[in-house]
Amino acid sequence: MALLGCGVVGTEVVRLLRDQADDLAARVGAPLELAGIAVRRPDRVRQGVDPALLTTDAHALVTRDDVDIVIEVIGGIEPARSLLLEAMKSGKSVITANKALLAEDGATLFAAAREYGADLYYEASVAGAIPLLRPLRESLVGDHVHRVLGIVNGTTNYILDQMDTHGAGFNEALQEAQALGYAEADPTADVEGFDAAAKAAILAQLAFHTPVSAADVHREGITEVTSADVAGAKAMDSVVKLLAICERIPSPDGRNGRGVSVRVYPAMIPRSHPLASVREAYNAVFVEAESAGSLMFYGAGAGGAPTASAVLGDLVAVARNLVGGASGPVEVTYASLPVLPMGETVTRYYIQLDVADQAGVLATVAEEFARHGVSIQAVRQVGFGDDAQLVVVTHRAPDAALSATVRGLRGLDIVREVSSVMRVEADE
Ligand SMILES: NC(=O)C1=CN([C@@H]2O[C@H](COP(=O)(O)OP(=O)(O)OC[C@H]3O[C@@H](n4cnc5c(N)ncnc54)[C@H](O)[C@@H]3O)[C@@H](O)[C@H]2O)C=CC1
Ligand SMILES: N[C@@H](CC=O)C(=O)O
Ligand code: NA
Repeated sequence: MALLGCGVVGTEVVRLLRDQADDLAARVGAPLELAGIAVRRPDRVRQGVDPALLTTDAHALVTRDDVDIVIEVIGGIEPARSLLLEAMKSGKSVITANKALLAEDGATLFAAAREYGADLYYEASVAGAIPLLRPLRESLVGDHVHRVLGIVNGTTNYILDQMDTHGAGFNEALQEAQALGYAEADPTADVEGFDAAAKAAILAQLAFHTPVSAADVHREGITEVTSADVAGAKAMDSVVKLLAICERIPSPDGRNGRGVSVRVYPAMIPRSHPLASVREAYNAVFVEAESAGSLMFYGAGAGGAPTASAVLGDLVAVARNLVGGASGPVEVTYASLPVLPMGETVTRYYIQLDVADQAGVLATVAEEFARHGVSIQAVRQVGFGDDAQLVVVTHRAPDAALSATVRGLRGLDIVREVSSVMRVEADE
């Protein structure tokens, strides 16, 4: 087999291949031999990596006759995509941890896998070590999934957790997450929600048998989350988490639904909800299916060794397929449900307003909500005089109506500032 990339994940893959060689061979029924490792800088000293295996010519490596499985842990779109396509065209099975590529152009990879009869496995791409894609691709493929909801980015969960529990600053917490090997090469992918959006696209596609790419996903990251948001959540006995939500939106008459909603944003969830206790870089995902009910998947979502565990699981699976003359599951997107715009998605908002503490303020604010057909669930005033703040939590309403309400509030004379706006999830 060939390994492409020897960074945080690749180094751990090499270590596990070496340390568990005998067990892996026994489980597969044949030895797993590493024929070469494609790297960018072959002169760099890599502990425990045989320098003789290193090459900078990844293209030559993926088509070599003594390679029948290619593991891609380079990341990014190119050259990862070309290398995987070349490998499949040459009859190799492929394994990748590359969610960015799968979400941007998974259709091309899946088409190549079908055309060349190649296995394409990618368990590590979503929620690191947690077995989640195999359950969706295989165990739950006979069920009807309604919703997939959870925390799928370790870096942002680490940052939000540090802000919540230690009052840590954003940048300091991000640097720690980078040092621990959780962050993407460009951490913007994590903090702006691109990584979680890519994972949401992969999950939605598998759950709903519908083509979903990264561009279809409504995405908001955590860079706009302020200490006021975190404090506001605390006051509500809630916590802020970056959530990925993939939902089948029911239609009155069709079992298949009107479409799907796929979205990523920071949201307030009650501290009593199981997702609130997901700390540090851990991930947790709920899958709600018609017959299975609610299933929860929890574990290490990032880091070299946990991610390598998922890669090795895929490796044993494809190697067993090769030994037994079998092949893995193919992706089917027969349902072709539309991905609905965010404005049509029904959510709830928490809104904090700095207001003038005077007669009639509450009525004016309430009128703005009513004008957009948004019903208020709870309202309370915090402070008085110049420090007066109103905290409003809405009932469920279309996101378009909720955001129009916020725009309207910003235009009111008696509202000095809309100091916090956050969606509320998982509390009904
Ligand atoms: N680190 C983590 O916790 C997780 C990472 N992943 C995914 O795994 C993949 C790898 O991630 P990391 O190991 O963290 O990244 P990394 O940046 O530590 O490693 C990537 C390695 O690929 C090398 N590389 C880049 N271009 C190359 C080329 N053309 N030929 C050969 N080598 C090349 C880089 O020099 C680097 O050493 C990414 O797709 C990432 O999204 C997935 C789940 C978790
Ligand atoms: N950068 C990602 C790594 C795993 O996918 C994360 O923080 O979750
Ligand atoms: Na996984």
